[in-house]
Amino acid sequence: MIKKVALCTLLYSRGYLPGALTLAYQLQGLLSQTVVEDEITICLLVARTLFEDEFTPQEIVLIRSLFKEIIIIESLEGQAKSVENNKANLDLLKRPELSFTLLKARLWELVQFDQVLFLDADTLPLNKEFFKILQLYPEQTRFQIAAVPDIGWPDMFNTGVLLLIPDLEMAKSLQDFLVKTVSIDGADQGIFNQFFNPACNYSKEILHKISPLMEWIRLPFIYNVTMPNYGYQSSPAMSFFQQHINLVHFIGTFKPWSHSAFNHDNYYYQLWRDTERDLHNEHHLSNYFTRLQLGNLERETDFHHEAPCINTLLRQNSRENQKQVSPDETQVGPNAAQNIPIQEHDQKVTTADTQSAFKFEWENTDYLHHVQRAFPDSDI
Ligand SMILES: O=c1ccn([C@@H]2O[C@H](COP(=O)(O)OP(=O)(O)O[C@H]3O[C@H](CO)[C@@H](O)[C@H](O)[C@H]3O)[C@@H](O)[C@H]2O)c(=O)[nH]1
Ligand SMILES: [Mn+2]
Repeated sequence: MIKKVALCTLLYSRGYLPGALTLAYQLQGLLSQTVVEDEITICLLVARTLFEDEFTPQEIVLIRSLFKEIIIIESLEGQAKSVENNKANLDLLKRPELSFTLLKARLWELVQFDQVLFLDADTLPLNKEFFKILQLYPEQTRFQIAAVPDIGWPDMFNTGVLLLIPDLEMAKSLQDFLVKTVSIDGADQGIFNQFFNPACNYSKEILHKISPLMEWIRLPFIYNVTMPNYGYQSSPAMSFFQQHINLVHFIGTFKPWSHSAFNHDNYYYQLWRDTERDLHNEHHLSNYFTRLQLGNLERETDFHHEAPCINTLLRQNSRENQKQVSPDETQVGPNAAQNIPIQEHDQKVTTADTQSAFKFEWENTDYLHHVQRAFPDSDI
């Protein structure tokens, strides 16, 4: 039977946009080289406030060209309380920005798909063998989550690569659970382990009310090789298994797109940057986007001589113009069961002012015209 599979990532802050775009670009490329039995949809789960208030129309056009479905998500019920309860543990991790990863609990609401493969925005699948992950557990049930052991505590799983079966009852149980429970790490990884993984679950009677069948299916490490991990990378296992690694995951504060990552001359960081460069080149966007460094506005200071025009463009294209952009979207929120497609509107929102902001080779041309040429398949 052909399954409907969503390949999903999550975005709730613009700083991770380079990751999400590069991931989607890489997935598109790998899918084009392989025959996958399942019907695959590359999806972006994006927080409503981020999508509606922060992205420029240009960024939205780019997102739409790389993701087949944009699924706008609302905060979870009781989310503010969970974030507050989890604050102390998240402080231990020194990653306050991760509190909203709890939004991954919305993945179980995607019942229009038979299966969801979730990938963090900081992951990079490396080859078409990666898609074998979809065939590993054909009998997976809604009570099971498939994931790779976490290198920091291998009796727990890492939540950067997750295979799950969407189900509204499970979504509700998980969301109720996370409001009532303090997460081990203050974020999704802790709480998902507490929910699915018997090793973390000292109150089994609570979970057994949901189902005694709750289970973590342990996936091979080659589907989520986390780095940096110098201990492991320098180990003989790394060279032994290197040819078989199907996905790398850049955990921690320094991402391949962040400034300081430039100091990591690790092969995989370089590979990520090469992939991002290919994305820009293939879409004829390098002049504009390498300077903009999508989602990473602080880097504009690096391009002092050209940044001001980008700044102007961004300012001019910000809030009011974005209101005119209404992309294909499926809502996931309190009414997840009735997914409401929102009507598409004309997205030609450039104004005389915004055009004049371009100082590159496109000086006298219409930006969206370029983007349309760059993405002939996109239906802008
Ligand atoms: O400001 C942010 C931070 C995170 N994300 C999204 O959430 C994911 C998780 O954050 P990330 O920085 O990738 O976390 P990791 O460094 O990978 O940390 C670990 O711990 C996190 C919290 O439990 C888990 O979500 C991760 O899967 C796990 O690998 C990202 O990839 C993005 O998809 C955002 O959109 N904006
Ligand atoms: Mn991650």
